[in-house]
Amino acid sequence: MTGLPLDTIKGFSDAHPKPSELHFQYGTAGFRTLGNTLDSVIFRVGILAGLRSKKLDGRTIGVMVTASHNPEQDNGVKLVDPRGEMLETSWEAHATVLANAPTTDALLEALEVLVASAKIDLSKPSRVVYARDTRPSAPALISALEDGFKALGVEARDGGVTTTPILHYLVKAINTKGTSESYGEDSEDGYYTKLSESFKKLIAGRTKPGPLVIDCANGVGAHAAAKLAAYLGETLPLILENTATSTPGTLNDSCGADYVKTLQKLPPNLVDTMKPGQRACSLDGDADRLMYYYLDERGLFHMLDGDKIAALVAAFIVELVKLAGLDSEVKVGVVQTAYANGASTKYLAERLPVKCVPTGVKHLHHAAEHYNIGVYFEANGHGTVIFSQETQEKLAKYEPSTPAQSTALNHLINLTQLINQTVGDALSDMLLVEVVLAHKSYSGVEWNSLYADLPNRLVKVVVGDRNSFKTEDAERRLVNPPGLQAKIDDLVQRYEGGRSFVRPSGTEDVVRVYAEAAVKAQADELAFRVAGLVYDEAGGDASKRPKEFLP
Ligand SMILES: CC(=O)N[C@H]1[C@@H](OP(=O)(O)O)O[C@H](CO)[C@@H](O)[C@@H]1O
Ligand SMILES: [Mg+2]
Repeated sequence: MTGLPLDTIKGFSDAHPKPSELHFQYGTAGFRTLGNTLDSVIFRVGILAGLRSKKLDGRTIGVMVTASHNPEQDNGVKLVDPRGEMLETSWEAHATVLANAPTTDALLEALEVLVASAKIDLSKPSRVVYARDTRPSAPALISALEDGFKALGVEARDGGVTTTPILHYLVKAINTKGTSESYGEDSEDGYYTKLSESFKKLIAGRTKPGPLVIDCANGVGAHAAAKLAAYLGETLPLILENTATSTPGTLNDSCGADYVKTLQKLPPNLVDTMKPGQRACSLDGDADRLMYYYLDERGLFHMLDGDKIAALVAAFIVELVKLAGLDSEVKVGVVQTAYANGASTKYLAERLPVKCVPTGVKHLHHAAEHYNIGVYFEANGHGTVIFSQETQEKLAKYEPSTPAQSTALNHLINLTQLINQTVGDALSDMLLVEVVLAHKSYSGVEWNSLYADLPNRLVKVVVGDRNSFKTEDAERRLVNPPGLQAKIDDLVQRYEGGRSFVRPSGTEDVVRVYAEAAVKAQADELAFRVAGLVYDEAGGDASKRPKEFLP
């Protein structure tokens, strides 16, 4: 016996039975599936978050209920560790085990095993802060979560309806309160004040930017952007679009960052609002991804994705470090995944170290921690910049020898405040982009011309068992099924500027095929040919082979 309040947990658990036919998995995005199937999972996550806090001596853990850019009927839940980072990997497996215990008794047994094996001292306090996005399924799920807290006796703080990055901010702010590493006031007001004050300092004396259109994906970003606009006042005029957060069926529907990135076009309802030269951006459903775009003089759409943001921001930071006279001491590096456009990798690698890691924020974040200043972005617009603690201390102590060095140093210090270093944050990243554009006097045109994207195509293939696909070299090469990589290599070398890779998705039951080539039609052709190879290898029913998958 471990001392768990078994009777209390049992009482609550019986009200949150696990659907017998379903299997749940804590993946790269936490648990994520249809919202109306998640009641038992979320209840159990409430208990798990409490145990994680006890394990970490009562430090506050975050729980975010969201399904990000997924359709409105989906929902999900993610845990946030005390420094505002994703849950430690070894606990992902504990989450999966608890979520799949078939009965209350099996759950109690799994909890006892976890407490014993992870050596959790149940006498420690447990503290959790939780929040949710605007999905209609959220209130019911939140009450299941709160039952989990009650079952274990967790001290829980309700962060309300807010963005994922604000929840990460709160977790870190709570855990660093009163220390030398204080991350800011542990409130939404503290977050908006920190961002807006540092933004105002960074753009002081620059030409005032024209208004920026924000497509809020009809999600929680609409609330957050409206609040931010009030803190920013005249410094950055924001025009908010897609803010219908209480109209059923609108969330992420024909709008938002994922729509723009996937279809590489304007959300239809912005077509009439956007004028030539207008700069705009899209958030996703929980405001942790950002896509920029603009219309050129002829009214043509140009997308500025996560790779373009990384290029803009990394080059700017490298320049500031140099101007501050710190280039021999502070090393800046970039982390990308295989989905980064080849042209962005080339542009960045000519200027600073670039590392490629497997898909998923935790891989990017951890790799970025190896640099003094690590810039990471996924092509889909999720990313941030992290300054090591040592670097932040160095910046605070450094004595510049010229006024120019002093100015650059102050900009760097203000950037450490502007950037939400815990996780990708669409609003913080948006302000960061605006700062760089203001400093460089860039419009979308100059930014876009840093490099020209290689045409590319992403295709999904439904296969019998995606787990039979195994990769190496940061997911850029297949080791299983045997022989398939050699066939892909053979195809790729027939295309000018060709690059293609295949990997199983971590969030959907599909295999993804990515291809690039010098010309768009060739990128499409290469993607569909590789998809055809994948289908023939593992797809099953030949009559269902999609016809666009070329032979
Ligand atoms: C090609 C692509 O965009 N993949 C996304 C997607 O992962 P998959 O493992 O490819 O399903 O969702 C992840 C979580 O949001 C995100 O980190 C990642 O970039
Ligand atoms: Mg998201």
